[in-house]
Amino acid sequence: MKIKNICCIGAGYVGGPTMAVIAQKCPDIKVTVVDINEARIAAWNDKDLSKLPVYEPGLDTVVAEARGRNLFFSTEVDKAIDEAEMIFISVNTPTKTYGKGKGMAADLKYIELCARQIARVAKDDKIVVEKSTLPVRTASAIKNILDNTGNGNGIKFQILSNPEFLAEGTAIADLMNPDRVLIGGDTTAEGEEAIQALVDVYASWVPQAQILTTNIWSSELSKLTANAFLAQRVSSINAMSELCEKTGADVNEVAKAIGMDSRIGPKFLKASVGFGGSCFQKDILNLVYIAKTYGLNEVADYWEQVIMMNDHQKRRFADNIVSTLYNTVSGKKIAFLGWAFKKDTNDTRESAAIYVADDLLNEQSAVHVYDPKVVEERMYADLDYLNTRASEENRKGLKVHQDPYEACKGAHAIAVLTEWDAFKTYDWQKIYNNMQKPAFVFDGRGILDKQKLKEIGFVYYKIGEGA
Ligand SMILES: NC(=O)C1=CN([C@@H]2O[C@H](COP(=O)(O)OP(=O)(O)OC[C@H]3O[C@@H](n4cnc5c(N)ncnc54)[C@H](O)[C@@H]3O)[C@@H](O)[C@H]2O)C=CC1
Ligand SMILES: O=C(O)[C@H]1O[C@H](OP(=O)(O)OP(=O)(O)OC[C@H]2O[C@@H](n3ccc(=O)[nH]c3=O)[C@H](O)[C@@H]2O)[C@H](O)[C@@H](O)[C@@H]1O
Repeated sequence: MKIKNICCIGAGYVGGPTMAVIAQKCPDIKVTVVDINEARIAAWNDKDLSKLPVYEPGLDTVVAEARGRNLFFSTEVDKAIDEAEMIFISVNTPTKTYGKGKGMAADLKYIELCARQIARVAKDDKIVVEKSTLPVRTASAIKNILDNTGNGNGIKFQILSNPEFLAEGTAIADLMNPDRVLIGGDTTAEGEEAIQALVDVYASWVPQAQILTTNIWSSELSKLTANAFLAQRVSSINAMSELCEKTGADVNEVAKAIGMDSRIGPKFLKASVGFGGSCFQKDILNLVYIAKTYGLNEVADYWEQVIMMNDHQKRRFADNIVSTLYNTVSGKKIAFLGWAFKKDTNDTRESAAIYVADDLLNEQSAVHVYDPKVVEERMYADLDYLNTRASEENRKGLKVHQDPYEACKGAHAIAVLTEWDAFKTYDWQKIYNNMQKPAFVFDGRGILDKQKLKEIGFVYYKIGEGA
């Protein structure tokens, strides 16, 4: 079966870039990305490409090429579902904040709403693709809804699992040249036909050897497993960073030494102030919840430690600032360089910066933030979401700057929370001249030139390096 019309429900960080690349690489397929969020769709349609709702290097070029040709962004969800032979579900699957599984399980209400909408609208057979990250065995729930709430006139649905492995900040490069594309489906003849239809879409630019097909449960579980393993590596190196600080070892040297072992490998061994992002924590909590549901308490406890280590890393970074600044930061200005959860993205979900700021505001510090891509309102929304103090208090305690030098002016300390490349090339002498003395830098990403900063006169603390 040759696919001519694709619909994607959810125009977020995954739906937008993923569909833009499919549209660019498959000019014969009409790709319509739909969302109920009108402002988001308007931003995707904005003539000014700097206004796209997702910042990703290279995304603007891809959108410029395909938009209006075979890539469309729309709020007409029913129409797009009706027209498509293949429908991707790429809606959010956050951690539940209420009821059974609160704080652990994935909230599947948006997924279920999509399934019901597809069932209601579909007039012919559809292939439904799970692009969102989902608990293992969700496909059977989706199938159940599709088969039982539809028009009842013999329409057949095939469910595929096609988890997305892109990382933010490198989404376009990851999509253009993926390590693998994973497609899970039923092992029936119809299932295999659906799998082949999706394989053919990706085969337009991904080598066949990198397109992996599996049964549907393996595919669903592989996504949670991949994120758990990646996050575990960060927590492992962060655990060692604390030991390095106590013993005089340097975590970057340790990472290099172990990473040269080909069995361990060099990637994802950068110690940090803690991992953030919308998925690592949510997906591990989901994994923990699933394991508990099956009574696998040791499995659950094992993975939960990854989160506990990460929480500890964020907290100890803030604690270290307070204890180094003579046990009080009350009334002191602390400048944050970075708010995004990693460089090259405007996404702040679960960013370590939010938690460090929250801790410092509890200590009555004045936090002044500069981030090249994150807007002021986002930062306040992130803090308000924690519910630690009133919104007005957050606005009083945290100030946002458009200029990094202004953010650092008069500060007692600077904390580097995101590894934006530009931070490395700042005029650090100028920054030093305008700060309170002693001038402290707490480099939570280990990106600055220690030698140079020390020569200028900074008291420099780097994550994972003993004093
Ligand atoms: N952000 C990332 O880097 C990655 C995310 N994922 C997974 O992909 C999924 C989506 O993540 P993001 O794109 O980051 O989320 P997002 O929150 O940026 O986007 C989701 C979009 O879905 C829309 N939506 C929700 N319900 C809808 C409905 N019934 N009809 C139409 N639109 C609806 C929302 O308005 C929102 O714009 C999640 O399951 C996530 O775990 C997977 C890999 C990478
Ligand atoms: O499911 C998802 O959402 C995605 O989650 C991660 O991607 P992402 O969160 O966008 O970014 P990462 O590069 O994985 O970084 C996650 C966090 O870990 C931190 N990190 C990463 C690597 C490292 O060595 N050290 C470290 O502290 C980053 O700064 C960031 O805060 C995975 O890398 C993707 O494969 C996956 O598709």
